[in-house]
Amino acid sequence: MSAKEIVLADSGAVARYVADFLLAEAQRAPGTFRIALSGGSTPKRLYALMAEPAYAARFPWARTEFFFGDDRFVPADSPDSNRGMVEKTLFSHVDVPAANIYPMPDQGDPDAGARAYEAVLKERYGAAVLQKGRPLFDIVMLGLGENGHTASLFPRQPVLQEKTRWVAPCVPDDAPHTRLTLTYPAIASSRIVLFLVTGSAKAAVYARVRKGDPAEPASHITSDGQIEWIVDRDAAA
Ligand SMILES: O=C1O[C@H](COP(=O)(O)O)[C@@H](O)[C@H](O)[C@H]1O
Repeated sequence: MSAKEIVLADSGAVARYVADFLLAEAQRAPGTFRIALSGGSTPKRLYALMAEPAYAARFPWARTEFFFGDDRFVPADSPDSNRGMVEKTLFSHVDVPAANIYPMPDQGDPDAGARAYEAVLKERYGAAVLQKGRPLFDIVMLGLGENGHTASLFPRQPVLQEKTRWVAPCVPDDAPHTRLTLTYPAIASSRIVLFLVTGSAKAAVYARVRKGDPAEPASHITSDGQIEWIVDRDAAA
């Protein structure tokens, strides 16, 4: 599918652009605004910007629901937890109702946790939502790992073949921790997929994905709406 690309000076500019973009989209949304968050270094800068008082005062926290596109199956107080990172950099600084935050399960059996998160999404939005064409998410934020993973869709893993489940576990062979991740069909149920890619270490994989290299998991991301790549000059080089 076609995708828009915006190239900005550096990761700070990417974070600022996305902060403004999310604010405009959230303000424009007629009702509940639903975001699936990602982990990663550039999103961390973005969350810190969103926590700044001048920004936070304008954001409609009470009608925004925050989900996670992926997380490591570790407790929130682990330095590897995406949820823990977002809590520290964003949620603990703003007036978001706790009921609007939907962290991924992080204890017990990962497969059961994935099914439980899918059940939460189905309970919240209706099991038939994917078939009806109404997207689950207004925004799904994604990153791009140097090994081509996006969310926690890692190369060569069975989760890449998943066509029916919305959430599934993934055990990467080149990264620590079992993960839970939205699957391709759940990510596709979005109005906008926003990829944030920064740094020269990502340039090679970014070029492969933009050419549609089928070996890269990120090449297979689709959206019911649009895909936007927000990248810095180093990654785009
Ligand atoms: O493992 C992860 O990494 C990706 C990419 O992160 P980045 O720091 O290289 O941008 C991220 O999108 C994902 O949420 C996270 O779990």
